[in-house]
Amino acid sequence: MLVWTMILLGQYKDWQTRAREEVLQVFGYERPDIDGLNHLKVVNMIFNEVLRLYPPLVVLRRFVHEETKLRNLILPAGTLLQLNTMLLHHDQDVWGKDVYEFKPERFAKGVLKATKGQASYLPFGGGPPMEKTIAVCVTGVAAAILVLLVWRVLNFLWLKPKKMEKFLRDQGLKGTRYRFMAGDLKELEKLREEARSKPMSVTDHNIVPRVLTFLHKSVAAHGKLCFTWIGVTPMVHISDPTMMREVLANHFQFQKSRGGNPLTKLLVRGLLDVETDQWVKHRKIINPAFHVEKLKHMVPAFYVSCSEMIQKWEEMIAKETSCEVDVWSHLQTLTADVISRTAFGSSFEEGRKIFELQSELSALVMKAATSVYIPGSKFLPTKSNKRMKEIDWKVKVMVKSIIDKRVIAMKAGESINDDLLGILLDSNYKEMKQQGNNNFGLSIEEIIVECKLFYFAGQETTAIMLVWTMILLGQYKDWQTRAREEVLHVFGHGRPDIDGLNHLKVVNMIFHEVLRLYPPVTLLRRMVHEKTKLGNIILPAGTLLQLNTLLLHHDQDVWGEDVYKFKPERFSEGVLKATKGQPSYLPFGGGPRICIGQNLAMLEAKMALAMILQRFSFNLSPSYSHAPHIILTLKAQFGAHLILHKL
Ligand code: HEM
Repeated sequence: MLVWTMILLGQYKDWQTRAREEVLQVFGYERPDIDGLNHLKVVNMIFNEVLRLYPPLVVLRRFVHEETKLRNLILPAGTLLQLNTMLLHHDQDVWGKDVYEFKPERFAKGVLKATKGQASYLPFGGGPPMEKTIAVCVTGVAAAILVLLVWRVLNFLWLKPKKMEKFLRDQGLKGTRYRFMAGDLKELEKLREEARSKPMSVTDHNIVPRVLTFLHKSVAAHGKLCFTWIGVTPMVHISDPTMMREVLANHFQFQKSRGGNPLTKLLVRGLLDVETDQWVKHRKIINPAFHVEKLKHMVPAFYVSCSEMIQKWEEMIAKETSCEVDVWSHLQTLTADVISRTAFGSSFEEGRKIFELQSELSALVMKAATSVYIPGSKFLPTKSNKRMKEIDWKVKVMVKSIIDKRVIAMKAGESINDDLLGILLDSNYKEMKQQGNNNFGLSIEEIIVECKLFYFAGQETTAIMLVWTMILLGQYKDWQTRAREEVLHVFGHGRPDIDGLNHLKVVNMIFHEVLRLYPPVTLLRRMVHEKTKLGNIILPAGTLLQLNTLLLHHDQDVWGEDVYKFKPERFSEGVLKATKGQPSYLPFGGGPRICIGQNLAMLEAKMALAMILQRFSFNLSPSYSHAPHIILTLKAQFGAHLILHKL
């Protein structure tokens, strides 16, 4: 009944309008109550007409058990009678020539008048009065459900967004006009597609217009502090360092954004996703695994993984003095390998398999996440859904088997391994012991989730940082030479060690400048769950905040006129001097939820670059096409084609 009503009202907009007018007149925007519902005349007429044209039950059946007289007919025992409600409702002789027209007005004076007292309208059957009562109740409940449903949908899709828009505008905030249901998503997608079709000049680092075209346009039109729409949700853009600091510092108030495709939960869980007290607990237990002291035990693993990559490059060059390589896939393998070794130590072969499965899962989830999500569709037994669940389960089993072996070894008194998992298990055990309660620690399930997260959060981001570094050094050969001179000065052709890596000043400056111009994570999102004050503005509950790291890193007012130039020297006296003490450099986020793996990533990247510089010089290949683009992180759309020369 409801579905036909919505279909018909979707077609007969005049009746939809009349019904809405009545509803708004009776309830305004308040919650409908029973008294009001019982007085909805137009809505009632509409339902009656819907039930006439599209009665949910089209026939009624009765059985004759013994010979029975019906008017002039004698029906033998065993006859089945079919009362054709639908035929009756569509009978021209009964309803007139306009029988097939949708005309709720025929019920303007009630059912009795419309049927001229005949029993020609039987959507709820007929007979003893009891059934009539039920029928009346059912219509009432259906009316209530429909009105509530319509009101909720209307509120969700239109009234609430418009109310929020007004609230923001009244405070002087500018932004795009709310567009029904999709907000700015359609335009955003259109502009993104257009931008993706045009590569940039290699020397051009003003990438915002290409990678964040819609945001760039919005900021130009409405200012740096403005709002746009992700569907029905207003998104306030923040690019001011002080405001960003305020948001990042208050992680209880400004929480990670939720919603979207629930399948992303298969990838983003654990520390990156938990909130409030849960986050405090997780972070406290995981922190020791990333402690600077512990990192030195991971340096040998970095070395082995880098050596493998370099060996491959050397084999590729063997016959020539140089060769062209798209280094992107190699760097991805490198960083995956590093996580496998640093997370699982001796079990890194299993770790590798886990990574392969995780990256297949990641591709499937990304595909699902970028298409429109239909609620409940994750339960459908599609090929992709089945594979995602299968991988999720397989990875869980594999990580659990590694953990089980470790736990047994720990209980047998064996020394803990210095890999992330070993330190994590140890830290978890200490926490439980200290609190005297197993509930204070992480469960095995939670530890599995954290191990999986290391791949998601740490692999691609570090590979991206390295790929942009190689692209930029392939272009700025003077900086490549300076970096190599420093590396050779510190290590010669020997094996890089942690002390030396921590003293590479030029390499450090280069990484900072790469992360400024091409931060792998270009934006951070937070959600406001209740009315919240930020600076001078009050944000209504349900507002999304987007902290635009890339915009901040490319802000002329902050970095000066040479903002788009690759100038590592701006970091020669450290980040604090370069930013003049402002929180205007946030490649790893900020506040308490700052990236837990930043030291690991920096050390790993330094090892990789030092070893590359010791053995090769490189420049951009003519086939390199400069096309940064964002798919979650800031990638090189067509890869990173470089010419490697053996030194
Ligand atoms: C260049 C490499 C990396 C970059 C640019 C990067 C960037 C970031 C950023 C911007 C955040 C903050 C997200 C937010 O506030 O919403 C973050 C958080 C995080 N990162 Fe990284 N990351 C990198 C490497 C790593 C590595 C190697 C790991 C682990 C192996 C890692 C694990 C995490 C985790 C677990 C969080 C969540 C921290 C929390 O919420 O407490 N990251 N990262």
